[in-house]
Amino acid sequence: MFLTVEQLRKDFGSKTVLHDINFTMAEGELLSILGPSGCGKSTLLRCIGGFESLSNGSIKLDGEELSSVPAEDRPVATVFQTYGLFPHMTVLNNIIYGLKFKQVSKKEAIERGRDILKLLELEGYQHKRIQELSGGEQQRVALGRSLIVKPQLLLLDEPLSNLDERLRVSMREEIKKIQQKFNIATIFVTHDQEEAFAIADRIILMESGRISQMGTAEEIYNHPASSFSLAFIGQSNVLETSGCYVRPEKIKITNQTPVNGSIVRKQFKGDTIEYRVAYEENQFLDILVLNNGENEFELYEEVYIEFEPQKIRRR
Ligand SMILES: Nc1ncnc2c1ncn2[C@@H]1O[C@H](COP(=O)(O)OP(=O)(O)OP(=O)(O)O)[C@@H](O)[C@H]1O
Repeated sequence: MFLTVEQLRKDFGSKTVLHDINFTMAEGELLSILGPSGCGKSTLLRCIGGFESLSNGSIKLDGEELSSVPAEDRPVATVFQTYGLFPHMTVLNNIIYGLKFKQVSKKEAIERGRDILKLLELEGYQHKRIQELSGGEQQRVALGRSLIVKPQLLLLDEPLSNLDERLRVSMREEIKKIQQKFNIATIFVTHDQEEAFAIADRIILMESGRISQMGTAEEIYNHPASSFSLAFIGQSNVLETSGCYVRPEKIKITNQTPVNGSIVRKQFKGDTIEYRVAYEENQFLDILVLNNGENEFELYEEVYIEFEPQKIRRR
Protein backbone atom coordinates (compact mmCIF):
# COMPACT_ATOMS: atom_id res chain seq x y z
CA MET A 1 0.00 0.00 0.00
CA PHE A 2 1.15 3.51 -0.78
CA LEU A 3 0.11 5.11 2.51
CA THR A 4 -0.34 3.08 5.67
CA VAL A 5 -1.55 4.65 8.89
CA GLU A 6 -1.42 2.30 11.86
CA GLN A 7 -2.64 2.65 15.44
CA LEU A 8 -2.41 6.41 15.24
CA ARG A 9 -3.35 8.18 18.45
CA LYS A 10 -3.21 11.88 19.19
CA ASP A 11 -3.56 13.42 22.63
CA PHE A 12 -3.73 17.10 23.47
CA GLY A 13 -2.82 17.10 27.16
CA SER A 14 -5.07 14.57 28.82
CA LYS A 15 -7.60 14.63 25.97
CA THR A 16 -7.38 11.96 23.26
CA VAL A 17 -8.71 13.44 20.01
CA LEU A 18 -7.71 10.57 17.70
CA HIS A 19 -8.09 6.96 18.85
CA ASP A 20 -6.49 4.00 17.10
CA ILE A 21 -6.74 5.23 13.51
CA ASN A 22 -5.89 2.56 10.91
CA PHE A 23 -6.24 2.87 7.16
CA THR A 24 -4.36 2.40 3.90
CA MET A 25 -4.44 4.23 0.63
CA ALA A 26 -3.43 3.30 -2.91
CA GLU A 27 -1.30 5.36 -5.28
CA GLY A 28 -3.39 7.86 -7.26
CA GLU A 29 -6.38 7.45 -4.97
CA LEU A 30 -8.55 10.33 -3.76
CA LEU A 31 -9.62 9.66 -0.22
CA SER A 32 -12.02 11.92 1.62
CA ILE A 33 -12.08 12.29 5.39
CA LEU A 34 -15.65 13.18 6.26
CA GLY A 35 -17.24 13.95 9.59
CA PRO A 36 -18.90 16.59 11.75
CA SER A 37 -17.10 19.57 13.23
CA GLY A 38 -14.65 18.62 15.97
CA CYS A 39 -14.41 14.89 15.08
CA GLY A 40 -10.65 15.17 14.42
CA LYS A 41 -10.44 15.45 10.61
CA SER A 42 -7.99 18.37 10.55
CA THR A 43 -5.90 16.90 13.35
CA LEU A 44 -5.52 13.66 11.39
CA LEU A 45 -4.50 15.59 8.29
CA ARG A 46 -2.06 17.69 10.32
CA CYS A 47 -0.48 14.52 11.75
CA ILE A 48 0.05 13.18 8.21
CA GLY A 49 1.43 16.54 7.05
CA GLY A 50 3.83 16.67 10.01
CA PHE A 51 2.30 19.72 11.70
CA GLU A 52 1.37 17.65 14.76
CA SER A 53 3.42 14.92 16.41
CA LEU A 54 1.85 11.50 17.06
CA SER A 55 1.17 10.23 20.57
CA ASN A 56 1.35 6.69 19.22
CA GLY A 57 1.36 4.76 15.95
CA SER A 58 2.99 5.12 12.57
CA ILE A 59 2.53 6.69 9.16
CA LYS A 60 4.34 5.04 6.25
CA LEU A 61 4.49 6.57 2.79
CA ASP A 62 5.80 4.28 0.06
CA GLY A 63 7.42 2.14 2.77
CA GLU A 64 9.16 5.03 4.54
CA GLU A 65 8.25 5.91 8.13
CA LEU A 66 7.24 9.55 8.22
CA SER A 67 6.37 10.17 11.83
CA SER A 68 9.83 11.42 12.83
CA VAL A 69 10.41 13.38 9.57
CA PRO A 70 9.85 17.16 9.95
CA ALA A 71 6.98 18.62 7.91
CA GLU A 72 9.28 20.45 5.47
CA ASP A 73 11.16 17.25 4.62
CA ARG A 74 8.08 15.11 3.99
CA PRO A 75 7.17 14.52 0.33
CA VAL A 76 3.75 15.84 1.23
CA ALA A 77 2.07 19.14 0.30
CA THR A 78 -0.83 20.67 2.20
CA VAL A 79 -3.38 23.22 1.00
CA PHE A 80 -5.15 24.85 3.94
CA GLN A 81 -8.60 26.39 4.02
CA THR A 82 -7.17 29.90 3.72
CA TYR A 83 -4.73 28.93 0.91
CA GLY A 84 -1.85 30.89 2.54
CA LEU A 85 -0.96 32.73 -0.67
CA PHE A 86 1.29 35.80 -0.55
CA PRO A 87 -0.96 38.74 -1.53
CA HIS A 88 1.89 41.07 -2.55
CA MET A 89 3.45 38.54 -4.96
CA THR A 90 2.43 37.72 -8.52
CA VAL A 91 0.71 34.47 -9.39
CA LEU A 92 3.90 33.06 -10.91
CA ASN A 93 6.02 33.97 -7.87
CA ASN A 94 3.47 32.39 -5.58
CA ILE A 95 3.52 29.22 -7.64
CA ILE A 96 7.31 28.88 -7.74
CA TYR A 97 7.84 29.94 -4.13
CA GLY A 98 8.36 26.40 -2.81
CA LEU A 99 11.17 25.74 -5.29
CA LYS A 100 13.38 28.32 -3.52
CA PHE A 101 14.17 25.72 -0.91
CA LYS A 102 14.75 22.88 -3.38
CA GLN A 103 17.95 23.90 -5.16
CA VAL A 104 16.21 24.61 -8.43
CA SER A 105 17.66 27.39 -10.64
CA LYS A 106 15.49 30.48 -11.17
CA LYS A 107 15.31 29.69 -14.88
CA GLU A 108 14.05 26.14 -14.31
CA ALA A 109 11.65 27.37 -11.62
CA ILE A 110 10.06 29.81 -14.09
CA GLU A 111 9.78 27.09 -16.75
CA ARG A 112 8.13 24.70 -14.29
CA GLY A 113 5.88 27.51 -13.08
CA ARG A 114 4.72 28.21 -16.63
CA ASP A 115 4.04 24.50 -17.21
CA ILE A 116 1.91 24.39 -14.08
CA LEU A 117 0.01 27.53 -15.12
CA LYS A 118 -0.75 25.83 -18.42
CA LEU A 119 -1.94 22.63 -16.75
CA LEU A 120 -4.18 24.65 -14.46
CA GLU A 121 -5.47 26.73 -17.36
CA LEU A 122 -4.12 29.90 -15.76
CA GLU A 123 -2.01 31.06 -18.70
CA GLY A 124 -2.09 34.83 -18.93
CA TYR A 125 -2.42 35.14 -15.15
CA GLN A 126 1.25 34.91 -14.29
CA HIS A 127 1.83 38.64 -13.66
CA LYS A 128 -1.46 39.22 -11.83
CA ARG A 129 -1.49 39.79 -8.11
CA ILE A 130 -3.42 37.49 -5.82
CA GLN A 131 -5.96 40.20 -4.88
CA GLU A 132 -6.93 40.48 -8.53
CA LEU A 133 -8.05 36.83 -8.65
CA SER A 134 -11.44 35.29 -7.88
CA GLY A 135 -11.77 32.73 -5.09
CA GLY A 136 -11.71 29.86 -7.58
CA GLU A 137 -8.58 31.19 -9.30
CA GLN A 138 -6.84 31.59 -5.94
CA GLN A 139 -7.74 28.01 -5.19
CA ARG A 140 -6.07 26.87 -8.40
CA VAL A 141 -2.95 28.92 -7.62
CA ALA A 142 -2.79 27.31 -4.17
CA LEU A 143 -2.99 23.88 -5.80
CA GLY A 144 -0.33 24.85 -8.33
CA ARG A 145 1.99 26.03 -5.59
CA SER A 146 1.64 22.67 -3.87
CA LEU A 147 1.97 20.55 -6.98
CA ILE A 148 5.09 22.27 -8.35
CA VAL A 149 7.29 20.64 -5.70
CA LYS A 150 6.11 17.24 -7.01
CA PRO A 151 4.84 15.88 -3.71
CA GLN A 152 3.91 12.21 -3.42
CA LEU A 153 0.87 13.03 -1.36
CA LEU A 154 -1.46 16.03 -1.48
CA LEU A 155 -3.47 17.04 1.58
CA LEU A 156 -6.45 19.37 1.19
CA ASP A 157 -8.12 20.73 4.32
CA GLU A 158 -11.66 21.94 3.52
CA PRO A 159 -10.28 23.64 0.40
CA LEU A 160 -13.68 24.80 -0.87
CA SER A 161 -15.19 26.17 2.31
CA ASN A 162 -14.51 29.81 1.41
CA LEU A 163 -16.27 29.61 -1.94
CA ASP A 164 -19.93 30.11 -2.76
CA GLU A 165 -22.14 27.12 -3.56
CA ARG A 166 -21.86 27.25 -7.37
CA LEU A 167 -18.12 27.70 -7.32
CA ARG A 168 -17.75 24.87 -4.82
CA VAL A 169 -19.41 22.50 -7.26
CA SER A 170 -17.31 23.55 -10.25
CA MET A 171 -14.08 23.66 -8.21
CA ARG A 172 -14.54 20.19 -6.80
CA GLU A 173 -14.81 18.87 -10.34
CA GLU A 174 -11.70 20.81 -11.20
CA ILE A 175 -9.78 19.43 -8.22
CA LYS A 176 -10.72 15.92 -9.29
CA LYS A 177 -9.54 16.66 -12.83
CA ILE A 178 -6.23 18.09 -11.62
CA GLN A 179 -5.75 15.20 -9.19
CA GLN A 180 -6.23 12.72 -12.03
CA LYS A 181 -4.02 14.69 -14.40
CA PHE A 182 -1.18 14.59 -11.87
CA ASN A 183 -2.19 11.10 -10.71
CA ILE A 184 -1.41 12.15 -7.17
CA ALA A 185 -2.65 10.43 -4.02
CA THR A 186 -4.85 13.01 -2.32
CA ILE A 187 -6.61 13.28 1.02
CA PHE A 188 -9.51 15.71 1.01
CA VAL A 189 -11.03 16.79 4.33
CA THR A 190 -14.63 17.94 4.33
CA HIS A 191 -17.69 18.03 6.58
CA ASP A 192 -19.94 18.07 3.50
CA GLN A 193 -21.31 14.68 2.51
CA GLU A 194 -22.28 15.74 -0.98
CA GLU A 195 -18.78 17.04 -1.62
CA ALA A 196 -17.17 13.81 -0.39
CA PHE A 197 -19.57 11.72 -2.49
CA ALA A 198 -18.87 13.78 -5.60
CA ILE A 199 -15.10 13.72 -5.41
CA ALA A 200 -13.79 10.71 -3.50
CA ASP A 201 -12.85 7.23 -4.61
CA ARG A 202 -13.23 6.18 -0.99
CA ILE A 203 -14.47 7.85 2.17
CA ILE A 204 -13.33 7.62 5.77
CA LEU A 205 -16.24 8.63 7.96
CA MET A 206 -15.15 9.86 11.39
CA GLU A 207 -17.01 10.25 14.65
CA SER A 208 -15.45 11.63 17.84
CA GLY A 209 -11.86 10.83 16.93
CA ARG A 210 -12.54 7.34 15.60
CA ILE A 211 -13.15 5.88 12.16
CA SER A 212 -16.81 5.06 12.06
CA GLN A 213 -16.83 3.52 8.58
CA MET A 214 -14.62 3.30 5.52
CA GLY A 215 -15.68 2.54 1.97
CA THR A 216 -17.00 3.91 -1.29
CA ALA A 217 -19.92 6.33 -1.20
CA GLU A 218 -22.21 3.52 -2.41
CA GLU A 219 -21.05 1.13 0.31
CA ILE A 220 -21.52 3.65 3.09
CA TYR A 221 -24.88 4.87 1.80
CA ASN A 222 -26.29 1.42 1.03
CA HIS A 223 -24.80 -0.39 4.04
CA PRO A 224 -24.36 2.00 6.97
CA ALA A 225 -22.42 0.18 9.68
CA SER A 226 -23.68 2.23 12.64
CA SER A 227 -26.49 4.53 13.70
CA PHE A 228 -23.99 7.36 13.31
CA SER A 229 -23.29 6.46 9.63
CA LEU A 230 -27.01 6.21 9.01
CA ALA A 231 -27.75 9.58 10.60
CA PHE A 232 -24.81 11.42 9.06
CA ILE A 233 -25.10 10.11 5.51
CA GLY A 234 -28.26 10.90 3.60
CA GLN A 235 -31.80 10.87 4.94
CA SER A 236 -33.45 7.88 6.56
CA ASN A 237 -36.53 6.78 8.46
CA VAL A 238 -35.81 4.75 11.57
CA LEU A 239 -38.65 2.36 12.36
CA GLU A 240 -39.86 2.68 15.95
CA THR A 241 -40.75 -0.96 16.46
CA SER A 242 -37.72 -2.78 15.03
CA GLY A 243 -34.93 -0.18 14.97
CA CYS A 244 -34.55 -1.02 11.26
CA TYR A 245 -34.44 1.81 8.74
CA VAL A 246 -35.58 2.67 5.23
CA ARG A 247 -34.31 5.40 2.91
CA PRO A 248 -37.01 7.83 1.69
CA GLU A 249 -36.47 6.97 -1.99
CA LYS A 250 -36.83 3.23 -1.32
CA ILE A 251 -40.47 3.45 -0.25
CA LYS A 252 -43.08 2.73 -2.88
CA ILE A 253 -46.22 4.84 -2.63
CA THR A 254 -49.39 4.11 -4.62
CA ASN A 255 -53.15 4.56 -4.39
CA GLN A 256 -53.71 0.84 -4.23
CA THR A 257 -56.23 -0.44 -1.65
CA PRO A 258 -56.43 -1.27 1.17
CA VAL A 259 -54.67 1.94 2.18
CA ASN A 260 -52.22 1.91 5.10
CA GLY A 261 -51.22 5.54 5.50
CA SER A 262 -52.17 9.13 4.88
CA ILE A 263 -50.20 12.09 3.68
CA VAL A 264 -49.64 14.68 6.38
CA ARG A 265 -47.11 16.87 4.59
CA LYS A 266 -46.21 17.48 0.98
CA GLN A 267 -43.09 19.38 0.02
CA PHE A 268 -42.25 20.34 -3.52
CA LYS A 269 -38.47 20.21 -4.06
CA GLY A 270 -38.25 20.74 -7.80
CA ASP A 271 -36.97 17.50 -9.25
CA THR A 272 -38.51 15.51 -6.40
CA ILE A 273 -41.53 15.68 -4.12
CA GLU A 274 -41.25 14.70 -0.48
CA TYR A 275 -44.27 13.30 1.33
CA ARG A 276 -44.59 12.67 5.02
CA VAL A 277 -46.93 9.77 5.62
CA ALA A 278 -48.58 8.81 8.91
CA TYR A 279 -48.14 5.06 8.97
CA GLU A 280 -49.07 2.77 11.84
CA GLU A 281 -49.25 4.18 15.35
CA ASN A 282 -46.70 6.93 16.11
CA GLN A 283 -44.75 6.32 12.93
CA PHE A 284 -44.15 8.99 10.33
CA LEU A 285 -42.20 8.16 7.20
CA ASP A 286 -40.62 10.58 4.76
CA ILE A 287 -40.90 9.42 1.18
CA LEU A 288 -39.11 10.92 -1.78
CA VAL A 289 -40.47 10.46 -5.29
CA LEU A 290 -39.37 11.81 -8.63
CA ASN A 291 -41.45 14.70 -9.87
CA ASN A 292 -42.18 13.03 -13.19
CA GLY A 293 -45.93 13.64 -13.38
CA GLU A 294 -46.75 10.06 -12.39
CA ASN A 295 -48.13 9.13 -9.02
CA GLU A 296 -48.63 12.58 -7.58
CA PHE A 297 -50.67 12.67 -4.37
CA GLU A 298 -52.46 15.38 -2.48
CA LEU A 299 -52.17 16.43 1.13
CA TYR A 300 -54.36 14.22 3.39
CA GLU A 301 -54.85 11.65 0.63
CA GLU A 302 -54.93 8.05 1.81
CA VAL A 303 -52.24 5.91 0.23
CA TYR A 304 -50.66 2.50 0.24
CA ILE A 305 -46.95 2.31 1.02
CA GLU A 306 -44.60 -0.61 0.69
CA PHE A 307 -40.96 -1.03 1.70
CA GLU A 308 -38.35 -3.48 2.87
CA PRO A 309 -36.90 -2.57 6.28
CA GLN A 310 -33.09 -2.62 6.35
CA LYS A 311 -30.87 -3.61 9.27
CA ILE A 312 -27.74 -1.72 10.27
CA ARG A 313 -24.97 -4.25 9.74
CA ARG A 314 -22.30 -3.55 12.32
CA ARG A 315 -18.81 -4.79 11.50
N1 LIG B 1 -3.88 22.37 19.33
C1 LIG B 1 -4.91 21.86 20.00
N2 LIG B 1 -4.93 21.80 21.34
C2 LIG B 1 -5.96 21.25 22.01
N3 LIG B 1 -7.03 20.70 21.43
C3 LIG B 1 -7.08 20.72 20.09
C4 LIG B 1 -6.02 21.30 19.29
N4 LIG B 1 -6.36 21.16 17.98
C5 LIG B 1 -7.54 20.54 17.95
N5 LIG B 1 -7.98 20.28 19.21
C6 LIG B 1 -9.23 19.58 19.57
O1 LIG B 1 -9.27 18.35 18.87
C7 LIG B 1 -10.59 18.03 18.45
C8 LIG B 1 -10.59 17.78 16.96
O2 LIG B 1 -10.35 19.02 16.27
P1 LIG B 1 -10.18 19.10 14.68
O3 LIG B 1 -9.89 20.51 14.34
O4 LIG B 1 -9.24 18.06 14.24
O5 LIG B 1 -11.66 18.71 14.22
P2 LIG B 1 -12.31 18.83 12.79
O6 LIG B 1 -13.08 17.57 12.59
O7 LIG B 1 -11.29 19.18 11.77
O8 LIG B 1 -13.30 20.05 13.00
P3 LIG B 1 -13.74 21.24 11.99
O9 LIG B 1 -14.53 20.59 10.90
O10 LIG B 1 -14.56 22.11 12.88
O11 LIG B 1 -12.48 21.89 11.53
C9 LIG B 1 -11.46 19.20 18.87
O12 LIG B 1 -12.09 18.87 20.08
C10 LIG B 1 -10.47 20.33 19.08
O13 LIG B 1 -10.93 21.22 20.07
